[in-house]
Amino acid sequence: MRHSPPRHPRPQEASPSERLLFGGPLRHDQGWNKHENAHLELSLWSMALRLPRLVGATIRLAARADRGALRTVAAAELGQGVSQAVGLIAINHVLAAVLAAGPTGQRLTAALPALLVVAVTGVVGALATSASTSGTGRLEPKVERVATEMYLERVIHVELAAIEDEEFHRLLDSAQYGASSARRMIKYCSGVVGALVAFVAAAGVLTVLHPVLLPLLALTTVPRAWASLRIARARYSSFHHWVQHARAGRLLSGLLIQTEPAPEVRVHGVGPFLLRHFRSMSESSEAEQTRLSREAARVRLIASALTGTAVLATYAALGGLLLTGVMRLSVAGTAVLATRSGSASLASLILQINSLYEEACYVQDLERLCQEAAERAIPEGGEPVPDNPKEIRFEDVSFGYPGTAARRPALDGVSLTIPQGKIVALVGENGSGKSTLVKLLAGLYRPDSGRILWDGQDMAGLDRAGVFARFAMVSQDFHRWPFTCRMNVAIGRTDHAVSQERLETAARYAGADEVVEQLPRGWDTLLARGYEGGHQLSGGQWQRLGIARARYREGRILIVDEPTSALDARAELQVFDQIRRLADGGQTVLLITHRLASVRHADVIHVLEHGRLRESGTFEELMGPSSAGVFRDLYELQRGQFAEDGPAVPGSRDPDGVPRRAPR
Ligand SMILES: Nc1ncnc2c1ncn2[C@@H]1O[C@H](COP(=O)(O)OP(=O)(O)OP(=O)(O)O)[C@@H](O)[C@H]1O
Repeated sequence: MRHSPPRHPRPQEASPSERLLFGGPLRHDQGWNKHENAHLELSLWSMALRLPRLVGATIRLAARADRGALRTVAAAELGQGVSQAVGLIAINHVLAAVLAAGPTGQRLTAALPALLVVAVTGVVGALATSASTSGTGRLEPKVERVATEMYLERVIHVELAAIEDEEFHRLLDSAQYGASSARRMIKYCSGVVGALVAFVAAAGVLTVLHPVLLPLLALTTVPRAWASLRIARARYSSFHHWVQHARAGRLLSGLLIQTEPAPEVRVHGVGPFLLRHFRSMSESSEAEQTRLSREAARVRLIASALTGTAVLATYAALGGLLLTGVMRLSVAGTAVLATRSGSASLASLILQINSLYEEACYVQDLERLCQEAAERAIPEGGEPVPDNPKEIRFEDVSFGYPGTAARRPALDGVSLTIPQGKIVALVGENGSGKSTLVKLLAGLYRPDSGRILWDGQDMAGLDRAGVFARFAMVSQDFHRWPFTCRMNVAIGRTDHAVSQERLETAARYAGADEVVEQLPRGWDTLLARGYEGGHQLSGGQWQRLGIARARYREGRILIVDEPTSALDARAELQVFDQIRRLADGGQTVLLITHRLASVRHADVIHVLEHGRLRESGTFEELMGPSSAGVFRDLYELQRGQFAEDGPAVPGSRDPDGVPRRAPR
């Protein structure tokens, strides 16, 4: 594969890397714009309206995280601002005393008390600064943790369909950023308090000196405020536009260092290829960064020119007041000081508010995510779930995955029964809808139409947590947790303390006891490569642990999706034997497998094709001449792979109904 990416793709187009690896541009803003016209929310007015609420939310978050630290920070910031204000007023007195008429010694003596106040406010200010630094340091990480927990708590309860939804993921991306923004908001909030008090003090002094000075001071900061806001809005907008692209870039760099793709990265030479595309994707982001910083530089230059003009106007006004004798020289000195101090604190205030505003945009995303997660949460409560239902019935159930339903539903008008304490096999070709059916059965998705009835009760009204509790599941893609061997099995039931006895039983059941024996630290072996003492298992060994996990859970209904695909022949026999015994013990087993010989002992076999139920019956019934022949054809095809006379030709039979075989 030699697709060398261009060096400087235009930022608004899909780069060749995006097109080749991801099928199109990863930079859409329609998604998040759909959420309440997010661009409009960026207007100064709407943000000004929202800012107090978001600041309030952050302060509540901080109070939840550490009330004591919050009090310390608030008191320290207030102390710092007040000491600055008092200091400024004291300096005014010092200047007035020093510039007054009379002998120098007398003037200095008169200035002494005010000088003392300046010194004391300096010390108080320094102490308050250090208290604020230590309090903020204590508070910030806690706020981030509480904010992170807040969204994680909600996300773990959303429907599976939400987790698979691309829009929800995009929101999740920016909301994750929101947790660290909440942390930074604490710093900016405390900065705003300090700067605000200092500004009020300077403004008060200026107003007393001459009323025209305050509007002039405000004029000097308007261009800076405009520039900061404009830059922040551009940055936030760009962040959303590029958020998926950034995730994809991280994905590429992650693939180069993870253990799973490592063999292919080397043998297939994927490494240099991915690295090239990583570079190309990064260059696209860098181009966007360059564009943003150029725009920021331009806006700042305009702002500086306007500020300079406003400062000139202020000093010209001061000069005018002096020349016309409206203001005395000593007062003009204080005015210069107060203007400088006021303009500095106003600049700092604007900077802090601007940073607050920028971070608040992400905290707002965090709030939006929490709201969306609450709307898409698995409903709580409902009718109690039958403990051991006599039968579960699918009644004309159809379901299509979001975004694909228009093309063809994954399940189309399926009606079938799962009787209690029986082995029910689901068979059919790849993509026929078997896994989808069990996910609907377990309550992971909800039917688009039709009903799933538990002893006649519609599952839609049942308590979903109760439904989940009835199932144990070992799916095709069961998760390989990067924890110890013990936890990989015991994670099947986390609401109880780990029981060693139950672990041993589950391991024996799945043939995982042999796996555990061979591990260097037995049950305590860490099953994660790349960590100290980490160990890797073979596919079949993992599968045994997966089956042991489902057994450890002891759900009333066991779903096993391709349980033996990675097992050797002996282990496969053992697992099917155990599954049979489970059903003898009253547990309902739902078995999905492509090994058709192993469904011989199932009580009922349902055959799916393109999302539709084609036939149902026992093995003998489905193999008999009166069946539709879908299962029989599949079975003969598979058996023929081992037979001497070659595989059966699907759909082709001789006049006696015996499948014809392809010549070897
Ligand atoms: N999460 C998903 N999002 C969108 N489409 C999906 C999703 N999972 C499955 N599908 C689609 O639904 C259809 C049925 O898939 P399903 O996994 O149920 O088939 P299956 O019979 O279990 O296949 P296999 O034997 O290969 O495991 C397929 O066309 C598949 O592409």
